[in-house]
Amino acid sequence: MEMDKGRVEVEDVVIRFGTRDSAVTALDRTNLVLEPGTFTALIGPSGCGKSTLMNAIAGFVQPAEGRITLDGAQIRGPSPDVGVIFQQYALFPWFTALGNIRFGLKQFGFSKREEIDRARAALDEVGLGPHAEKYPQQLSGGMKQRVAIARTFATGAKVLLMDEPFGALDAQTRIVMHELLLNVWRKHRATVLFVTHDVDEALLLADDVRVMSQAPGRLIRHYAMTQPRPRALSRSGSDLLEIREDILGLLRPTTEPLPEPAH
Ligand SMILES: Nc1ncnc2c1ncn2[C@@H]1O[C@H](COP(=O)(O)OP(=O)(O)OP(=O)(O)O)[C@@H](O)[C@H]1O
Repeated sequence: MEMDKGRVEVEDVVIRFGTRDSAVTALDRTNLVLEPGTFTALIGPSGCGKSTLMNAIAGFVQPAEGRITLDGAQIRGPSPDVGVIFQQYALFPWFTALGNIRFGLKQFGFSKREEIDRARAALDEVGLGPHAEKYPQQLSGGMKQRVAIARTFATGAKVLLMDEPFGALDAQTRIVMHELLLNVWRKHRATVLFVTHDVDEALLLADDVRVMSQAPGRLIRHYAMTQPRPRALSRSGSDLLEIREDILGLLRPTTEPLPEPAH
């Protein structure tokens, strides 16, 4: 993958749902740049518009105002350049793990041999080589998300959007998945946008942590994370705990006026 690809720009985007008379603003005027190969975590109260912003970058939802571009081209619909991973496992139950990844590769016109080789390599990369012939119902939640991650990277997506991908997993599996995701991301250098409710997860993973306000959401804070990975919240001398307190304060329901948008 080219290092300079996968730049997402969200320019003055407003998203509304409903009709003119009863329109709800799901996302207030938002500006955001995701630089190629960076890992951004998006955190905010429930219903603030995180999924809406992700769905717009995925091309599932069109902005009422503003525009979203990928490497300069406006996003007008779903594309293989942008992979999406949701909390609920979006695998086809009638395909094996290998079959699910092969299905994602169909659009590229590889020979059957090449398609299988690529799918196998992707499964090996997420440690699922021995489980290639299993069906989703035979896989654990963490394994299913590994298949979803492998599928996205196998297609060479430049951008990976993840909406609480590990939200349904137990704490131990999450830790394993964090390490796996960082390893695969480092290798492929896709641009990642990761929505989470979990402040600690954001702090452990991301280059940039963006905090959204309560609905209608807008970005109110940006933390550029320079701490080397792997990170630990408990490490002495780390300022992570301070940032954590700061974010938890922002997320606490409040009647105070909200801070001005940050870019
Ligand atoms: N398709 C839709 N039609 C109408 N309203 C919608 C639609 N999708 C989202 N909304 C509304 O837009 C707002 C933002 O929703 P969104 O799902 O983006 O929030 P969120 O921050 O992802 O929430 P959560 O953290 O609970 O998943 C909410 O008020 C929601 O009800």
